[in-house]
Amino acid sequence: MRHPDAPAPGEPLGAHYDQCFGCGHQPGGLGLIARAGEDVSVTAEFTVRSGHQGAPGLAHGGVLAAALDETLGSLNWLQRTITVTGRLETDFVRPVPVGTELHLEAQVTAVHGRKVYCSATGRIGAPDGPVAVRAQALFIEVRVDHFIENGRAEEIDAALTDPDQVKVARAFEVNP
Ligand SMILES: CCCCCCCCCC(=O)SCCNC(=O)CCNC(=O)[C@H](O)C(C)(C)COP(=O)(O)OP(=O)(O)OC[C@H]1O[C@@H](n2cnc3c(N)ncnc32)[C@H](O)[C@@H]1OP(=O)(O)O
Repeated sequence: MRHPDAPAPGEPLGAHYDQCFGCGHQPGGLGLIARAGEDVSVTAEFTVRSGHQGAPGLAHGGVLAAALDETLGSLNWLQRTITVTGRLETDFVRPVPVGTELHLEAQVTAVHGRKVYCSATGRIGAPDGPVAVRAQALFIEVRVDHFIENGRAEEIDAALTDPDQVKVARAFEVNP
């Protein structure tokens, strides 16, 4: 269900973590930019760069799966809960050349307890371009402790003392 404090449709979601491969500011990352959509949905874009290749001039499938995963993970902002990927099933429909702007959209399809079922699509060149990738996923709700208990101490300590990161964590923890 869409949280009453969810960002308005069209609002950029920003990075949930500056060092995230998907949405952060990593030199080799995706640099994916996501926006809130209607109901519990998001849209996102990323441009396939030469560092994302698997075959000459084509995106690596794992990179495309990462883009789908990140877009699906962005649905957290709409629900104001923290969920992590439990299962991600991907269909690769068309090869994606380097230089392509991939347009993604994702939505929650059902929620059952801690389980959030969702799906995503990535299209070439435009929001209504040819479908290149699709995913069906199951995300599982966790507490912020999931990261504190499992992450490497050096990054966890840095995140806990970063006011921007603490703000993000608080936004997700307040979930009446
Ligand atoms: C601040 C915002 C952060 C946003 C992050 C978004 C980033 C992009 C998304 C990611 O890439 S997250 C990183 C990749 N994912 C992980 O690292 C998760 C690793 N896995 C785990 O930590 C645990 O397996 C997990 C937390 C997912 C589940 O463990 P739990 O012990 O909490 O739950 P449990 O095993 O009891 O399962 C709860 C329910 O989910 C079901 N389930 C769990 N994993 C499943 C699976 N893989 N397939 C199907 N069902 C699954 C399980 O059967 C059960 O169903 P029932 O409630 O009906 O019994």
